[in-house]
Amino acid sequence: MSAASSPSSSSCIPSVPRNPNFSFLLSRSVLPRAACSFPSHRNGIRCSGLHLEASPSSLGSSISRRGCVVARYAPQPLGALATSVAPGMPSSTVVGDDKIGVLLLNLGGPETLEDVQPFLFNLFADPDIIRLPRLFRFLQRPLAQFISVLRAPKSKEGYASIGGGSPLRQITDAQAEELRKSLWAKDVPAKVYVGMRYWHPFTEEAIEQIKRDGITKLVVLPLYPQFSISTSGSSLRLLESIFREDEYLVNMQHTVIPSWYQREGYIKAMANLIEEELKTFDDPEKVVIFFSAHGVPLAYVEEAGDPYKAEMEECVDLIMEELEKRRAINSFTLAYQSRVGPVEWLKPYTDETIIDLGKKGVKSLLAVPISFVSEHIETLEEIDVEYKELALNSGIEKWGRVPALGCEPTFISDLADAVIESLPYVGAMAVSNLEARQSLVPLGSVEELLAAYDSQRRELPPPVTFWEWGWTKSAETWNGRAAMLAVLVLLVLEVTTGEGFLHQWGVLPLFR
Ligand SMILES: C=CC1=C(C)c2cc3[nH]c(cc4nc(cc5[nH]c(cc1n2)c(C)c5CCC(=O)O)C(CCC(=O)O)=C4C)c(C)c3C=C
Ligand SMILES: [Fe+2]
Repeated sequence: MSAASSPSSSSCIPSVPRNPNFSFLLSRSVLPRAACSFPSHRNGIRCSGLHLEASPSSLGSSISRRGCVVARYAPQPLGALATSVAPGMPSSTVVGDDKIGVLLLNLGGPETLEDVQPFLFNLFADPDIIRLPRLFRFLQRPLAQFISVLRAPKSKEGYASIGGGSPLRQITDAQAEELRKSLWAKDVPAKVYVGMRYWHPFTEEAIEQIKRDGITKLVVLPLYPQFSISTSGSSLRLLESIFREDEYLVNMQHTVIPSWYQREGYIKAMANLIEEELKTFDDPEKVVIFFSAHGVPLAYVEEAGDPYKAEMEECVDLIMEELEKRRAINSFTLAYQSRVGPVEWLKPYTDETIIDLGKKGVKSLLAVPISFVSEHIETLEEIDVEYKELALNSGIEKWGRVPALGCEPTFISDLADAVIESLPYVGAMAVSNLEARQSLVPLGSVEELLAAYDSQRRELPPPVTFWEWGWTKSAETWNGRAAMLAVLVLLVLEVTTGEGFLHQWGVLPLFR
């Protein structure tokens, strides 16, 4: 069951009052980092090394095929709400009168072309997407308005080309229903809710439904296999702020499954889809498997400690190992797509890698979207249209694309298992003892984990810019930065004086 949509078509998420005392605790994302980072560029040569396959529900660390210790973690409770027990000691299993709920967290997408600008506003108003310097934080919403208005025409074109809106809500609702059925089939009578970060049904709407239904134990499951500050982190941070303000929720036990890319069922489901698609090629063994992940600005990983890149690389390794077991020994590569703005994002970039592979004489390429489990604009437009065209123009002769997981049965069943495995930990994982925390990576409350890697809330270069011009990358970067500074000054003047070009265009005031 997904949360009912709000009748309002308002352009921003319902505001959640914030307690300034919690600003530190609300900072940043939730996750443990891999204890070592992998080489950033994959050249398609199969890698070897130590590997200890992680059991899906294992706690603690394990050794990856590259011989690195990679953090493994158990589901986490949102800190403020958790009870303190000894590490690794689950509370009693969930029985009796408990009403179990599962909250699926996802990004959300505009359902019509009219939704595009307000959807973009919500996205850019998120401090986990654009982190402004402290001094300028009050400009977050005007800036979001400004960027969303400027970006909307380009985005609308994209959404128009895939049928006039994002399929994300429909697919996520279908996943929620299949997950519910799978849980019931496994004797766990749970209700499943959908809470989106930037569009309907908003997380706040899902929470209202959870309260109306009297849920007593909640499993929070972001639908992103790998953790990033900009996705699961942002959704969990919002959730934590909602929980803190609500008496009912403060007393509701819950746990969080922060990422699940290493789960056997997920890995097998991905391998199934790749295997199927390889069969459509004349010479399957000659196909280069091209994993394309959504990018994040490099600073998220290098400065804020986002575990996204390490998790992504580990995930690709696990999928390739599974394929190897099935005797598919293809070359593979991982690249990052969908960058926005002038700052550096995770490399290698998908477009540049496609061109390189073409130059190296690769003739068959199979694209695998890896960071998201539903079809969306970046699979249906960016991969299927733009990258396919680029590949064919770069000398690739045969192009294929693996579908997103959607409601693939192995995958859904594995999500249900993940939920069931997490139930004993509902409300049972807050550990304040540092030593204990180190033994089982990463026990501890959300705020402890947040503090562990992003306590200083470093300012990050904004990942988006308003426009780009110039002849070189560096010129574009500096033009972008200068433009941003200029616009910030203008915005400050506009907001303080109530006059200026945005008022003339009707962009401001924002809150009519
Ligand atoms: C794991 C997936 C994703 C990460 C990481 C991510 C980071 C990220 N995204 C933007 C900017 C935009 N994202 C947009 C759409 C969009 N993003 C994801 C996933 C991740 N984003 C999805 C699934 C979608 C599509 C939703 C849908 O409508 O189906 C958009 C809007 C589309 C566009 O105009 O291109 C923007 C903008 C940033 C800046 C960022 C990291 C900081
Ligand atoms: Fe995105």
